[in-house]
Amino acid sequence: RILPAWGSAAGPHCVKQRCPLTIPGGTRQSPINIQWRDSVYDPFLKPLKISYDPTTCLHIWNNGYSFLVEFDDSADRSIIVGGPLENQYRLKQFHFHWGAINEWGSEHTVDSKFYPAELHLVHWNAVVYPTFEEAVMEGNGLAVIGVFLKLGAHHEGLQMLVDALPAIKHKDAVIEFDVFDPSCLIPSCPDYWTYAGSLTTPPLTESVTWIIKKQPIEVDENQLEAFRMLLFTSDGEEEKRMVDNFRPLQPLMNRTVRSSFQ
Ligand SMILES: NS(=O)(=O)c1cc(F)ccc1F
Ligand SMILES: [Zn+2]
Repeated sequence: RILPAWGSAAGPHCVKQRCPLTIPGGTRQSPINIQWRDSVYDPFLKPLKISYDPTTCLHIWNNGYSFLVEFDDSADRSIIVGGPLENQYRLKQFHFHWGAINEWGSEHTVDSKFYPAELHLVHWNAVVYPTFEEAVMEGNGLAVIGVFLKLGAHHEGLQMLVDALPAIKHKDAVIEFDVFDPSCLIPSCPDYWTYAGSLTTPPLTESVTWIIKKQPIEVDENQLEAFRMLLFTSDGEEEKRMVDNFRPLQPLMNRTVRSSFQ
């Protein structure tokens, strides 16, 4: 399976390799700052319905940019529907973005405030498109749920992922991950913002309906530190800690962010 190359977001490694900071003619790039008072309440937005089957979990791996947990998306077993979406979308993977310190790390900001990390649950429109790779190229191809992580209490569900991280320290390391229900990482509050955007790493395609949860989840310092122990680099290469793997904010252009709440 060829996944769209993550490439790299702007970061220290950009010195060595070309990194597209913006794509020419991009009108709906991500991430963006969500200015709470400029978001528009849309009473027609439905509640988001999330039904994940924990046994569709396959493996957890370090792809040299983040760590991701991938799911069996060969059938409609882990799906989301409702919210701003016209079709149901299949869960393919989830991953995180984080900073070297707690002052920054998220990709989206709320009223220009960064969170220390952000979770992305990536889904694709298998009703309309035959493969994920094709959906990545289409305006309504993907739906990504964004969840902010803030420093606070220990997160039991996250700890299962954290315990697996030492085994995937290096780029391309992978371990089997049998059963995991990612809904334990999604806050109970139903409120979200939604807007039309893009992937935040290459190919940066403008194919994502973003659904950003208003309420963050709490994780503790040790759990954030565990993310920062991962490496961008492969075994045997000079070690580069995996931190600051977030893309810079992009212009809002002619977009409105809608809210599901007043
Ligand atoms: N950070 S992201 O959720 O926009 C994203 C998801 C993918 F599946 C591939 C590339 C991406 F950048
Ligand atoms: Zn992401």
